[in-house]
Amino acid sequence: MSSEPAPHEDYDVVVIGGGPAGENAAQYAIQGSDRTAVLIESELVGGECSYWACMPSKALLRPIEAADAAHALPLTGDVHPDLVKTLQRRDDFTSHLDDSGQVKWAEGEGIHVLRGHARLSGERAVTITDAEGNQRTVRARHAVIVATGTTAVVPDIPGLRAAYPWTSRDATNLHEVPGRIAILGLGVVACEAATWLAALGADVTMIGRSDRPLERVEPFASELVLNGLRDKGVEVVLNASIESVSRPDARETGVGHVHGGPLTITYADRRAEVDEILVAAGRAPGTADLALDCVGVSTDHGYLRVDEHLTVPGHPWLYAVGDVNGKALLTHMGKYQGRIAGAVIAARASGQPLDGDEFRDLADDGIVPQVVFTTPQIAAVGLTSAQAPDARVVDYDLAQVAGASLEAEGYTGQARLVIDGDLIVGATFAGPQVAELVHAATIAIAGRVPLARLWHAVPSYPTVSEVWLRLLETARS
Ligand SMILES: Cc1cc2nc3c(=O)[nH]c(=O)nc-3n(C[C@H](O)[C@H](O)[C@H](O)COP(=O)(O)OP(=O)(O)OC[C@H]3O[C@@H](n4cnc5c(N)ncnc54)[C@H](O)[C@@H]3O)c2cc1C
Ligand SMILES: NC(=O)c1ccc[n+]([C@@H]2O[C@H](COP(=O)([O-])OP(=O)(O)OC[C@H]3O[C@@H](n4cnc5c(N)ncnc54)[C@H](O)[C@@H]3O)[C@@H](O)[C@H]2O)c1
Repeated sequence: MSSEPAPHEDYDVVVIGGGPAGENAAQYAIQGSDRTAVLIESELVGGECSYWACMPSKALLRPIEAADAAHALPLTGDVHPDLVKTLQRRDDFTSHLDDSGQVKWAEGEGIHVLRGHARLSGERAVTITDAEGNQRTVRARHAVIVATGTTAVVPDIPGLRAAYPWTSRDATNLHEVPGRIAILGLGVVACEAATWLAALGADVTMIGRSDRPLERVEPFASELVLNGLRDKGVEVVLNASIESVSRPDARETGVGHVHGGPLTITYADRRAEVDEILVAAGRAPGTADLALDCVGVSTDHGYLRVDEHLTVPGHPWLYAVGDVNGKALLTHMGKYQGRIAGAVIAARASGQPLDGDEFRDLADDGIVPQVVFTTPQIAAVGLTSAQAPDARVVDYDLAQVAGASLEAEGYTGQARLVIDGDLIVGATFAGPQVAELVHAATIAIAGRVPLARLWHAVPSYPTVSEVWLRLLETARS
């Protein structure tokens, strides 16, 4: 560590964490003004999403989806994802783990980028330690924004950590396909990763303690995903936990490489040998190493809770956006929160009152959309029928929609609206290529559009969107 006295620098806005949420917050807090901002990043500007999460996973899944679509149509020739080209495509989408493009963007927006690990060192003060151990402290005139995201949880299972298991970073940045892989978990990461690993040739066994995959979505959607996984040859073991792991030859071979010799795992009174294990058991917030207690904020290493202005209660200069506040672990929601926090900071800095919806996080309260890129896709927004037990449920078989039947022979899918009075409060679509259907539902919920008015939103024929007409007809009957 350097023995030089730490230089102090002042900025209007100091952002810890250069993922999508931090980038957006910095941009919106200073744009159109002479305010200054610094973005402090310990790894790559762009965050988990750009290099290890959304972008690589979707780059891997798209060729698989396209091949599935081709197989469901009267085409000739053997269409299948090419492993080498698919991995090259993934690397192109992650810019080969080079963040110079994102740094250039930030600098173009007037955001200064500093490399290193940041932690609070007092009110409005952040101390950064760089890779060489040198420290410097920056001070914020208006706001410190925490946008440190999450990391993968590795549960405390005997032998698991010592086995150097794969986490989502290895699965998205794979350089070799394990022959046999066990996946711990049945959530979103597990289901998407199982989809690409199986399609790229791995023998996949998923083991999770819930009674269905994607336990937070509507049960019919879980069932379609379960069938899709099993159709692809994935073994799915429900209601089970991995009890122990043993890997005599565990080695740190690098991200995306098989981490040593075979493992023996025990679960549900069974014992199996696999070549790798992927842990997809949820995320832990990046608050453990921030020294938040030095300003009187206690998280017990949990999420950093915020109010509707994304401000930490009792600390009007401290904000938290993105995964780290635990509201919704999704890139688009973190970016939305970044936009709101940025607007709040800009208003407070110029003495404006916060009286307008642009300064409030409204969407996290029941208007969160998500697309899961499994086979089939699941696209949902708002409340599920379980979350709104008094609401009316309207279902429609997507295969009965002309536009959907044209998409693929044997199209299978379902749509559901959850309706409270004359308003939609939730929607779920499950089927091939349903991702783009969900935004119409998001608009209907956010805009509080009554069903009688939606009747005049006429979907084009023959598109999959015609399911909206069928759902409204069913709701009227
Ligand atoms: C495999 C996978 C696939 C996913 N796919 C999707 C998807 O398709 N769509 C979707 O919406 N979401 C997806 N997600 C979720 C998405 O990746 C996150 O919601 C998103 O990355 C959160 O953004 P963030 O800016 O809050 O945090 P992050 O992207 O995690 O960025 C936080 C940044 O802070 C930095 N940092 C942390 N601590 C410090 C510190 N003390 N000092 C300096 N820097 C620090 C980190 O290095 C990191 O760059 C996926 C997640 C995973 C794991
Ligand atoms: N397409 C997308 O939008 C997308 C894709 C990937 C990830 N994400 C986001 O990333 C977040 C993290 O995803 P995730 O899949 O890691 O978490 P998750 O919370 O969705 O799922 C975790 C799974 O692990 C299981 N589990 C946990 N501990 C276990 C144990 N000891 N034994 C057996 N099973 C255990 C849980 O029951 C659950 O099935 C999600 O909240 C999601 O929002 C989004």
